[in-house]
Amino acid sequence: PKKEVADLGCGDTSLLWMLKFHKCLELLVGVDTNEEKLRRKEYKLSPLVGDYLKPRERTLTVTLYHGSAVERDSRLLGFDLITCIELIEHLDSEDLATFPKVVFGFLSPAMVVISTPNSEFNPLFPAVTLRDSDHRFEWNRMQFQTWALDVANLYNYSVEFTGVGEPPAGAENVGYCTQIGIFRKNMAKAAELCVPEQHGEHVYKVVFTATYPSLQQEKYRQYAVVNEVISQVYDMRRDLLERLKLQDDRDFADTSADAGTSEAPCQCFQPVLTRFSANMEKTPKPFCVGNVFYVPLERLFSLPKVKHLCINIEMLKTLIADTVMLNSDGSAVMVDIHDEDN
Ligand SMILES: C[S@@+](CC[C@H](N)C(=O)[O-])C[C@H]1O[C@@H](n2cnc3c(N)ncnc32)[C@H](O)[C@@H]1O
Ligand SMILES: [Mg+2]
Repeated sequence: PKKEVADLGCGDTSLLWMLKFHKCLELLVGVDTNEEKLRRKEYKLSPLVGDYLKPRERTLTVTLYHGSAVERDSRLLGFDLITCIELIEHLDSEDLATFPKVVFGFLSPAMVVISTPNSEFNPLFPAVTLRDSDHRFEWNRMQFQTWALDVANLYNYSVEFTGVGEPPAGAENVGYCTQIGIFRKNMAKAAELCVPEQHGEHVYKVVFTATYPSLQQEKYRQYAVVNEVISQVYDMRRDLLERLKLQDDRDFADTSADAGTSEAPCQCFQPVLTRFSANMEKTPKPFCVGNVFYVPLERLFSLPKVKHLCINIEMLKTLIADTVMLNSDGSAVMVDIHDEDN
């Protein structure tokens, strides 16, 4: 799975904001020459309450750099994906010549996505000049594809062309409003050419950085385990109490029908929790002694969510020991049978 993505010329960071919802990502980087633009919506990239309540599986770091796509910064080396959305047409000819050397030659990501206006679409707009006063050029499909194929050949990538913005009926021949090149590194050859990692070139300035909570961090893993254990224990206890109430009601009905023949209530209950898996059924069942309800750790560990968070029962015990009450040999969680508000 793709883990590290950098968006060059990220502007107000809306692409990064959308990408951060992808659970597989571990590092998201935005770079722009316009620092003010980077700062404008940085708050949207900070973790929210929900990110703490339901931490990600993998840690995600989001960093914004003030810098240029034609400067080399080793912190962006070897990413899985670099995107340049509506960037290249803002580069003057000198920067445009440097751009492939930096992005493909130096940073050398597994994949690059470049979008730029398709000038063939322009006659469909009311005013037929450049789309933005800062554009240095707008290419037709032939110009973009020629440039892209040259770059791909030079740096050992393959390239595929697509776009966004379908032309209206009758004008299909002009192609997409925005043309897109998707470059993929030829991995076999890249491995042969593999250069030792270059270090030390940190020319970009950090403008913003945030790390999202994740289950890889002990603290959040502990929260998640304790939450799951407590809610499961209370569910099991509720099931038991409901069964007891049913039993009571039945006993009461029996008693009134045929006074004196009902059995004495048992002291050790073995609730049948039908919604649990067969695996769980093999583990020791929750039980009650007096007013205390016990759930063996072995049973809790058989819950898929708990198993996913803990390597073994020892780890489960360590993570919950500070927060929940364990019996004397530490083999079961204990709660008061009637302590509803806890
Ligand atoms: C048309 S905007 C696109 C913004 C964003 N990618 C989007 O699609 O909404 C172009 C952006 O590229 C930035 N830019 C221009 N030259 C740059 C360079 N050499 N390096 C990095 N960013 C640059 C501009 O500041 C601007 O934010
Ligand atoms: Mg533009």
